[in-house]
Amino acid sequence: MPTTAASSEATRSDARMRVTFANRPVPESKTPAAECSCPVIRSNGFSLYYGAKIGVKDITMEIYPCSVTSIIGPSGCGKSTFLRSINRMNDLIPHVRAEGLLEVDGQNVYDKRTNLVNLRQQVGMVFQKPNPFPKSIFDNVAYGPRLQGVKRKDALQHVVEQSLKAAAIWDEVKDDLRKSALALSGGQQQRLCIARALATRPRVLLMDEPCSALDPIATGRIEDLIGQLQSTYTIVIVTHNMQQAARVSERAAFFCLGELIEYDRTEKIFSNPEMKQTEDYVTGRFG
Ligand SMILES: Nc1ncnc2c1ncn2[C@@H]1O[C@H](COP(=O)(O)OP(=O)(O)OP(=O)(O)O)[C@@H](O)[C@H]1O
Repeated sequence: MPTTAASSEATRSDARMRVTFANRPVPESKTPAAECSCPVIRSNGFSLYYGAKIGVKDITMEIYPCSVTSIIGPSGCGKSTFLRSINRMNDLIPHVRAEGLLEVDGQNVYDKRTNLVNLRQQVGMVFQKPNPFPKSIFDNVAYGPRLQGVKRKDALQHVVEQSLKAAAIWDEVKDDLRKSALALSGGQQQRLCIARALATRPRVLLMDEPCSALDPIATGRIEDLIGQLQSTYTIVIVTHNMQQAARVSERAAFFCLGELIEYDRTEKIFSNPEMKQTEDYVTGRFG
């Protein structure tokens, strides 16, 4: 049934009621003029196939520095596939094939010469379930810098402290750095995993439903942390939680059936989307 202007407006009002925005000012760098600066991530006609099956199809979008971009959409629409394409985590799956262009800082991620270790240090990732190594807190965070060749004890100590501070967990663990990371709570483990990702000084931080295994208090701490990190890092977050997308991201991309349907300011996506599919999703009519 076609949507009338009145019903469409009513639906939009519903959307406004369902998703409230954090009352935080839009930083200077998020103004449209600033968005003319070079994107950190640029995808142009990018597709990824699992054998004959499409993961994502013909994705064209640009993600700007020092911002949070959320990827939303129904289950199986390709959110994780696109996120994991950015640092080639999908390479671990047999018969994966990429087409089109996907660049990070002007470098073609799928170029044959791409060094995957360097790429993953530049593009860090945090997963749904916290996955610390069965090592001490210190060794978890020092892992990446050691791989990068940092050997001096004072240098390692410095980077571990800075990373734990940046991940807002230093005060809780500073007297216990030799304790096993597995002894931390789930929320602390997730912040430790963020510290581990930050320790290699990445440009981009990918987060795949980073709060889905956490309680509301731990979730709030991760969301606060995302707010603090966005002034330094380019963050892309996959979330099923639309309130969360509204709270943490300036821009939101709505995916459906492997395609990018709409990409805009988060506020616009939730309050006045261009596409009916987006509107149906954000108002809870499907998905
Ligand atoms: N390893 C795989 N092998 C084959 N097909 C896969 C694989 N991983 C994902 N797919 C398919 O690719 C499509 C996109 O999946 P993806 O996991 O990216 O979706 P999603 O939006 O992240 O889903 P969810 O919200 O449920 O996590 C789906 O059709 C899925 O079945």
